[in-house]
Amino acid sequence: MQAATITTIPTVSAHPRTKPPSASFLRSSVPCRVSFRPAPRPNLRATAMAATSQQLIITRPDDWHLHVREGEVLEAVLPHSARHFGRAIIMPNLKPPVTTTARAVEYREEIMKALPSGSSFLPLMTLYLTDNTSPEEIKLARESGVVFAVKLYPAGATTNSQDGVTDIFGKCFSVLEEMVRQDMPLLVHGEVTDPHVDTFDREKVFIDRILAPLVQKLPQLKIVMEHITTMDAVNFIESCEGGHVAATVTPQHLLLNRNALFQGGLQPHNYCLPVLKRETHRQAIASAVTSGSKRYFLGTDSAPHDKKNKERSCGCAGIYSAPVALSLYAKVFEEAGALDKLEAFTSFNGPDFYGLPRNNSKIVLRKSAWKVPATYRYSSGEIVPMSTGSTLEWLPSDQTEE
Ligand SMILES: NC(=O)N[C@@H](CC(=O)O)C(=O)O
Repeated sequence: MQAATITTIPTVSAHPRTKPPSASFLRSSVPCRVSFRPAPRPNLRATAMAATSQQLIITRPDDWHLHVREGEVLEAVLPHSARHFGRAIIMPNLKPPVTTTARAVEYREEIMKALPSGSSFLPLMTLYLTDNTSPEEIKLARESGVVFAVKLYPAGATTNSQDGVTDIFGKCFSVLEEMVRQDMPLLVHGEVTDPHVDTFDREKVFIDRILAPLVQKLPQLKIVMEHITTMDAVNFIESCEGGHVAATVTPQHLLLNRNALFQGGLQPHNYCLPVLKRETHRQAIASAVTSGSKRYFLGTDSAPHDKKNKERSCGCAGIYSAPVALSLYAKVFEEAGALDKLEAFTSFNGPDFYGLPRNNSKIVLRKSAWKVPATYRYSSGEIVPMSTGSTLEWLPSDQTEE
């Protein structure tokens, strides 16, 4: 059934940062629709708390930065992403990492097998760049038709990055040149690992030392700066001309600042890399993303770790956001008075940058409170999601509407 295109929306939040809907939204020139009619029962495994009749119908989103791991964790987390997203760029930082096309093809098969029956979710595979990756491997990756990008982890920057790159200009330049020829995007974990650089400055220093020179040397290389965390990153992305440089943004870097790491005690479930930054940076990222710029798109960096590995001494970095990400992104856009720009961020800018078609199906986000489970259990443990135990609005439904 076709939902009516509505030319006004009700007040959807009493949050002090809420602005009235923008004039362009009132002209309803964008395909994102808000409608008013009785909401059917949500089929997400969540507790519906209060149904209202407001809903958003948007083109099915993709996740342009996702960790799904392997084995039983893969089986536990994949359905959460497959329920909401059409496709996802799958991160290659396994143990051992996915460094070859042959391994990426195998890993893709494992993911396809773990999908719930009937799911049309598509994993878009990536290669893990090392000092030893060859230009030939990039050709193989392109020919495979299943590898869509190459991931740069500076060695030692984050989870399972010990095999990453030690000298991008010295050791990887011929590979990067081949990537330009193959139109293969480079996905960048943008942090230096120099122990003399303050943890909170690692992104800015990476931009100055690596990213800006890289863009100068290879202006035709498509680059996605992943999970940006600073206004320095926003300024850099805005400064790049030619449409070859873009950024993904996570829900945590849009909603949390570094206080969230210490509120009421150490909060390991808010620890990810790059680490959360101060409030001014969060605000800069939120304004950039909700401005409607095409340079930013959805990448959750949903990174599941077992609860016991997050809560031990020397707990690991990574926030599990797959089940809550869409609700949280909608909250960010709603609070900015920019719900009309949500769909481009979630569903258009990513495929347009990668040169892939946009999804055909739709997803419904209902303005309906739902309680995030405290943990998601699986056979040998449990995973604590972002916003654990809290109540969120904008309940996504996998029901599609045409
Ligand atoms: N984001 C994280 O803190 N962790 C990610 C790796 C990464 O993307 O940096 C992980 O794989 O756990």
